[in-house]
Amino acid sequence: MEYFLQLYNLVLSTSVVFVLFFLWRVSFRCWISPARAYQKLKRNGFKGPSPVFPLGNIMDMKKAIEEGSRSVNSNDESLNTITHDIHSTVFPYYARWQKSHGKVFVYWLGTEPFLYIADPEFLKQMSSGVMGKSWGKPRVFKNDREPMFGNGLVMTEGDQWVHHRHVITPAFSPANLKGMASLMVESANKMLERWTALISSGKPEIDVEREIISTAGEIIAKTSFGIIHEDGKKVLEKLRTMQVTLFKTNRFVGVPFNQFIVPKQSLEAKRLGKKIDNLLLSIIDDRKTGVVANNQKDLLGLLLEGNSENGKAGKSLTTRELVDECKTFFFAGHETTALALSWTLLLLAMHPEWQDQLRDEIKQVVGDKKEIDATMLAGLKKMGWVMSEVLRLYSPAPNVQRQVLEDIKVYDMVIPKGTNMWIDVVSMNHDPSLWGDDVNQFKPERFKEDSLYGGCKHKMGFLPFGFGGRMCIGRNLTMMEYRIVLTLILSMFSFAVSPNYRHSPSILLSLRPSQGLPLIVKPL
Ligand code: HEM
Repeated sequence: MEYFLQLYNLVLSTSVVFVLFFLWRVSFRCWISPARAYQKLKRNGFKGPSPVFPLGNIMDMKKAIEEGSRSVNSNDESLNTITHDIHSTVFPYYARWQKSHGKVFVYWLGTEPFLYIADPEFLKQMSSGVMGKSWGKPRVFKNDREPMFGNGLVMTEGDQWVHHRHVITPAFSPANLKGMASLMVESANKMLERWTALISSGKPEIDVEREIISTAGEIIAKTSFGIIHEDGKKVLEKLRTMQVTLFKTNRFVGVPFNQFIVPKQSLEAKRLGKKIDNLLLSIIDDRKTGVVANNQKDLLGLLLEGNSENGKAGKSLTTRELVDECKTFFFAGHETTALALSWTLLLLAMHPEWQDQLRDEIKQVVGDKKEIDATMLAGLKKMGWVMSEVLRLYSPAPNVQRQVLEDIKVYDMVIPKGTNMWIDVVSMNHDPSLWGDDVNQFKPERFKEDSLYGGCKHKMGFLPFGFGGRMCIGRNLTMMEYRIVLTLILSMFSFAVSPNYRHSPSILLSLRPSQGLPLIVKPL
């Protein structure tokens, strides 16, 4: 009897210790740690909207979005007018907070402090001297997007990031990319054949965003891990489903235990993540064991080749790391490129004179050739200006996110270690003090004299691919895909804005036309 009593007391006291420890962890994470960070930022002179713990400013953000969409719905006319002045539509809360707190302030996603930056000089002062490996990535996004990116290049930090970047960079060399041009031509032609069939069947209105997203998904899956493989197709389908599932769960990013707020979607994303991992593992295993010859010049093939050459020199990636990189290429690479192309088609539909100019340039540089030689693409200068102007007005990556891993001094303030940074690319791209009064007009010629910065008054004011050592690794792949797909489209079709188009750019990780992008397409 005494034995059972002792056992009972032991179980009881262990449970009490466990519960107390759990409560301490919860209150530390939800209140003590954020309150300390809040005081530290305040002491250093950073102001911003007042947070309500543990939600931070999330409810203010939701309210601003709801008010924005109510005013759009009550004024349906605004959907019919196409204005490029989009900052206050896509980021209504930042536009509002900028009015009271300026271009640098602190706001809170749940219990995570974010330093908002839309001032390129502040960014320059803050980032000069910080090496690529010294930047972190916000922990909240790492957790939330784990099924998408795993520990791939977008999310790695420190020495691990150096290692991955070092191993992956050669795969994106111009010589390797050239070998992928034919894969891009093949997928783009398939899409254009579909368009021709639709038009012949009396349906000239085409939702080009949907079409291009699916083509770009196919291209990135081919160029990353070879969709030709049957498993490749399954991976592509599941990756797409996961993206949709995940973005339903992202509504309470930063709030502790947010996975329990939307448990169904969180579990579904995890389940899909596991399935994708297994499919990619089998693709990699088949190539490693020779079941499928590793002679495909896709990114995975190049990394495996590098692995067998450099394995002993410690320059290889493990199978697990290869899986994460394949997923990363897909998620970082397909929607961004597709949206750059989709917004381009909208802007060209609004500016037929630029369609003509680009067609003339294509005739001169590429001629009437059916096969596109990648070496010619650099000659498409005007197309390069158009791309930069589209990335300025409708940047598919609307922000750059980093985390400060050590205290950083800027002017007389200290940004404490652990602070997340949210660099508002859309705001800087639409700032008249950086671009002039014509900031919201489509003027590709601004990149004629200054091909890198388009005359922006500050070198850190135009960051379509990020900055410093962590700049986008896929930018040359994107530029090649953009030029190939646009060349093929412009060589076959002209297009105009459909009367059914509703202009409603919004953010779903990327900046996208939330009601699709129907254009009226005509064969030339
Ligand atoms: C229009 C197309 C694209 C845009 C606008 C874009 C934009 C960006 C931006 C803003 C960053 C963050 C950079 C920073 O933190 O400073 C980034 C990083 C990255 N991008 Fe892209 N990207 C595009 C296409 C691609 C493609 C096609 C791929 C791969 C196939 C890719 C792979 C990556 C990777 C792996 C990183 C992380 C790099 C690192 O942290 O070292 N991106 N991209």
